[in-house]
Amino acid sequence: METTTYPSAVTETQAEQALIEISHVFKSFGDNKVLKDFSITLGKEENLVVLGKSGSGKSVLIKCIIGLLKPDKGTVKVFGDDVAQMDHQQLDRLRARVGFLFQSNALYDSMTVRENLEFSLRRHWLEVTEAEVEDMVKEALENVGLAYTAQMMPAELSGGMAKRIALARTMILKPEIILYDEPTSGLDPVTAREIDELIVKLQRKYHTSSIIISHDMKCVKKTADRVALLLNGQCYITGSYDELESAEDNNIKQFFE
Ligand SMILES: Nc1ncnc2c1ncn2[C@@H]1O[C@H](COP(=O)(O)OP(=O)(O)OP(=O)(O)O)[C@@H](O)[C@H]1O
Repeated sequence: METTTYPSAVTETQAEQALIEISHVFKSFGDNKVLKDFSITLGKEENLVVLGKSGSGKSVLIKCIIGLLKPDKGTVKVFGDDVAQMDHQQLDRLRARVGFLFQSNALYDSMTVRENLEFSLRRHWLEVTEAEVEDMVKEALENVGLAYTAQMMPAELSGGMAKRIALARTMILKPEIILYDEPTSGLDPVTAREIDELIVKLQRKYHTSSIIISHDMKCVKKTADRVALLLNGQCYITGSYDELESAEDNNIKQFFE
């Protein structure tokens, strides 16, 4: 199947400076062929949303990007390097440059908010001094408007607060790319819109690029420079939100109804 590409909000220069290049990736689990010749690129400072039905392979795709899964065929290049060829050290370095915001937030319950942020920092930045840690934790918490929560435990946070703290923990490493797995799922509509705003605000402030997996069309509309539709294991189409929203093709329409 040919991938149709609408002109998008992303400039040619951005596309040329691809930070992630996924080329002809195949991935199966036994007889379950999940990705079947999937290709896409992520440009510099681009927010790319991947839309797809439940079980279509969005998480598998994200795992291939951070080296948790290896494609059976095809390549995933991040910053120009093939992830499947990386050793443990290289993968560790990659994961400091590519932040991942888990759907579950994955905060450590037994640590305070501050300790959660410090842990992430010290794991990747071994040379960092106490004073630098202090400044970075402060900046990260201020970025998400939650400086006052430093001594709180994750159990004391609301769902929206926990999501912000998880985002602060991801951002503290100043990743060049952030992968968001359903960033607004389980949140009330008002909080979900606040998270959308925060994603866009932090992306502009730190010039990050993102791949966002989401079913929440308000989140998609707010955050996406470009939307890619994962269908039958392939990138069925890419385009801006408005282009896809006005498409007549039923495969696309079903996501916008
Ligand atoms: N480690 C694994 N072993 C076997 N099958 C797997 C594995 N990981 C994923 N799959 C299968 O791959 C398919 C795609 O799963 P994936 O989690 O990527 O879907 P998804 O698009 O992220 O769905 P959702 O929106 O529900 O999270 C599913 O059929 C799933 O069962």
